[in-house]
Amino acid sequence: MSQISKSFNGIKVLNSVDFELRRGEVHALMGGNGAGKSTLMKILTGVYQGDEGQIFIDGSEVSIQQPNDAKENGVSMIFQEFSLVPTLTVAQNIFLTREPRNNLGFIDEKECIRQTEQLLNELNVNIDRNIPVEQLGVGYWQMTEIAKALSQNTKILIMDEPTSSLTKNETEVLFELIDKLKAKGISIIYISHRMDEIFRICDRITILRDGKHVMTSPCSELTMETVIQHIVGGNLEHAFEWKDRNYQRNQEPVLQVRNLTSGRRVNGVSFDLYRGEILGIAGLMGSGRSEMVRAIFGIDPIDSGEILMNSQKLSIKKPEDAIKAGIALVPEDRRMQGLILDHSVKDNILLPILSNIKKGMFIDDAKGNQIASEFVTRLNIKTDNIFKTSRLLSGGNQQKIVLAKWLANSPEILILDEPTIGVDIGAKTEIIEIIRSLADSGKAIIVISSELPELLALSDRVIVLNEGRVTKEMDRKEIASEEVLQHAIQVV
Ligand SMILES: Nc1ncnc2c1ncn2[C@@H]1O[C@H](COP(=O)(O)OP(=O)(O)OP(=O)(O)O)[C@@H](O)[C@H]1O
Repeated sequence: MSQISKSFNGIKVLNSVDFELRRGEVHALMGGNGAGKSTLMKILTGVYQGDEGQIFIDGSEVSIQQPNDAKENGVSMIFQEFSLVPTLTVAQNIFLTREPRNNLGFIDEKECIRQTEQLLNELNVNIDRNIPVEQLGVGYWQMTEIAKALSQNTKILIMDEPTSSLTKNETEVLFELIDKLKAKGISIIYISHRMDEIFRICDRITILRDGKHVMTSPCSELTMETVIQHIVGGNLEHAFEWKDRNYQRNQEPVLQVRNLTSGRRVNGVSFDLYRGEILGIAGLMGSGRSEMVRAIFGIDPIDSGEILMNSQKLSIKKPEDAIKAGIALVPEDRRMQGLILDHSVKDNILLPILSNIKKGMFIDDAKGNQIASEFVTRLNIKTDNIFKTSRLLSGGNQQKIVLAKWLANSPEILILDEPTIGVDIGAKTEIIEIIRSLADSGKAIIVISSELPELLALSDRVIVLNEGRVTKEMDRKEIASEEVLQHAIQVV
């Protein structure tokens, strides 16, 4: 891609960007939230057209005006939100709308299954091809998407944060699959904010910042520090550094969870949470972490056990009950749940705190603007102004708005499920700082995170969940390294 520029409403989001991809390489496309990564990829996949610039594939200039042109040129993208039909089988999904037909024009199911077998065997992937994909884990959904892309003669495969909903094992399987794709000569553009993954599987890195190409280099010639410096455009101070916080754990706990059981995944969880404390919840995917907080917040029904707040028993039957009691949950799938996309950045941030910024009967607009602007600055939300429609912001910036909204509200107990998924490295450290300062002001905070460095940077205490039970509790001071926590998570 050569000298690609793109503006929206007169604002340049890509400025003469060059991007080069070699055959059979895995090329990381990195940059802060709103740097222009998705826009560049949307131009390559025909969703948008660039205002300026050229695209060459195998040395010849191509015209990609619409998604079909990209497909014809062998370009496919695997989205974070998978596009499979849950009730169809793997084979049916792979050939959906392109089913092989027999002489009479009917769908040739056998041929469809034969070609699927061949594809999956080539990839050395073991999936049950005959059951609906909804019965398969997320990792298999992704494999199906990849197989689907390959069935369309893909030469260039774009993966956008492909591991964000995968377990550790599924991630390993994906990485093996990526190796096989490379060996077949397929080129991969890999978008991720997870530094360790990039260094593990990528050959080269290209970094964009504010719509400009900053650098392209082989991974082997870069350190994580240099990459971070290029992404944020300077030094990042105190990245992921844990500081011992002073808080009193000798008083009554603010929250007591006793033998909580809910659905199949939560089997008798007990723990206490103290005012001013940040409690980290660790555990593998499927350990019941998210389900536990969903039950506390009244999304899933509680089968047995009890929850006490300030020593009073709570009856939580729906989220409103939890909110009334002073509990807030920022869910993991907040992109779907947390944002009114057609409202402005400002409206979204202020929604939960409107009653706090009233002046007589009216909303104090100046104060509202000030609070919204403050969060936009603190979390470095990339937007032209606070009045911009949230839909038009990049994915990571939308995530930041949802976080800002709950951080501004600051309830007595704040539960954050994977607070920094999809958020860039600069904002991650800022979010950690904000969570810490909320705890310093006396709030009690529960954080679920699969990213252990983040969990360790935040937590005063960590509990490990396994099969819906607490299997270990550790003071942060006792956790000497990431490996110690990793070990605790994996040992039953
Ligand atoms: N349709 C649009 N209208 C107006 N502005 C847009 C539109 N699409 C993207 N933008 C703006 O372009 C900039 C780049 O967004 P883009 O989605 O490419 O970022 P990104 O690097 O993929 O970020 P993230 O890591 O958060 O996914 C953002 O400031 C965004 O608000």
